[in-house]
Amino acid sequence: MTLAELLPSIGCSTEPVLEEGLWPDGTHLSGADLVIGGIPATRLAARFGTPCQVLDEATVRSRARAFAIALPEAEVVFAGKSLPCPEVYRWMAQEGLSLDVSSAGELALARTAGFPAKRIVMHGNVKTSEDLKAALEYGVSRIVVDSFDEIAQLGALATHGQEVMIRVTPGVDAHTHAAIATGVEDQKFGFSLKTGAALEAILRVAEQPSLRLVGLHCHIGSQVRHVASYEETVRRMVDLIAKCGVRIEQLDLGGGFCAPYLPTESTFDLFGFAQRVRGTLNYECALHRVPVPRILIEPGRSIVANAGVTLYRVCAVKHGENRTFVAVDGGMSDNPRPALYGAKYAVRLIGRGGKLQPCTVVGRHCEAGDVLAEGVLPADVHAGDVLAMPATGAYHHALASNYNQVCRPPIIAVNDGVARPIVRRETEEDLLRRYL
Ligand SMILES: Cc1ncc(COP(=O)(O)O)c(C=O)c1O
Ligand SMILES: N[C@@H](CCCC[NH3+])C(=O)O
Repeated sequence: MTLAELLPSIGCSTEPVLEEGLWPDGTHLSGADLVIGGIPATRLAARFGTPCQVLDEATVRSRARAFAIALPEAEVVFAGKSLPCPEVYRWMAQEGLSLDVSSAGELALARTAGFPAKRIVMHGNVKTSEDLKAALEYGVSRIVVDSFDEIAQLGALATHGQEVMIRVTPGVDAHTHAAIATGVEDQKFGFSLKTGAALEAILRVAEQPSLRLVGLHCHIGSQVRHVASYEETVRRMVDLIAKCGVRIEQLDLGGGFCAPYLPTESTFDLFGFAQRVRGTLNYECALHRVPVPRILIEPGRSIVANAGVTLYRVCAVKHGENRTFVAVDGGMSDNPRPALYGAKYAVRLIGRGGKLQPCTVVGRHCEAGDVLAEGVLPADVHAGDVLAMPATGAYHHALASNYNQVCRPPIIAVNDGVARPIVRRETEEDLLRRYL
């Protein structure tokens, strides 16, 4: 296969143009440099070091706003796990979004951000008593219960009228990676519709005088591409609402809206989603003669993924039997997604051009599976070059580890020509602090 044939097949362009949809809004080329948030990426790498995650504030805000505009009748709840960071939570609060947290730790970040408790939802298939106590103490508005054990435990801990939702497993296949498909039967999340556990949970909550059932919740998975999966979910959830005979004020459809990682992938059809889900909900509620509940949605990835770009420095280049390996100063400790889900990323060299050749970008960790991307880079790529990888705003900082005792990168917010760290680079002192 010639290079010209190979490039389109791996989603790469031979043209010196930016791949559409992958980069933060307004990102453009200036010569061989990439300008993000009004600042050349080579300058960001020189000033803040590498690896470094750049986050474009305007892109985050505009994606958050797009949800509010598409679904003005809904409560839009940012999935805090996708980018746990007090400053990002503040942006969400300013944009009028609510926030979901799934642990006392995420709640602590929300408290630091001053996020209003009445706009916080807590969920998670395991909430320890510490998680529940922290939620009650801060007064989070709704807790999404996920097991019979939790209903009993929360019932005993809560004192008066704690609002709860019940997490339902609707049995919908969202056609996503198995590790992030959470709507199908026979798994750890939620109460199954099929087995009758969901109906039983509604009765159990009603038996707890300290709890008040306000809604049903579901989340069919992440990186979901098809609106039809949500429509089917709505049908099943409204059927449950009709069967349970209890007034359900809120219906939380979760998050999961896909984001593009490769030039061949498209963005989620948000306005199509709004129209079709609204239509299905109204139709099904009329059919079953139940009041239309208020919709909640919980986008995470679709708000932050394409606002993030990771900058790496090339440390070594090796020519294998069939491949050229370009080894960088990060890897699976800042991006475990390729190893976890076979996730694919685009990559480009910034600061200079050159004749392109296929390369395998690998990390610095002690695993052969620490591969970040298959891409095309100038044939003379060498140590010291800077690479930029788009679509790294969601579940990167969140999933980062200290594997090989590598310090985690900072997050640098950029906005209109101004750059400022909102998460600082981890240091060896940070690492050593935990050891006794
Ligand atoms: C309950 C719940 N809500 C929302 C989300 C956010 O999902 P995404 O980032 O795919 O929008 C998740 C993660 O998949 C989740 O578990
Ligand atoms: N960690 C997953 C998403 C999980 C969504 C949370 N329920 C990813 O990076 O794709």
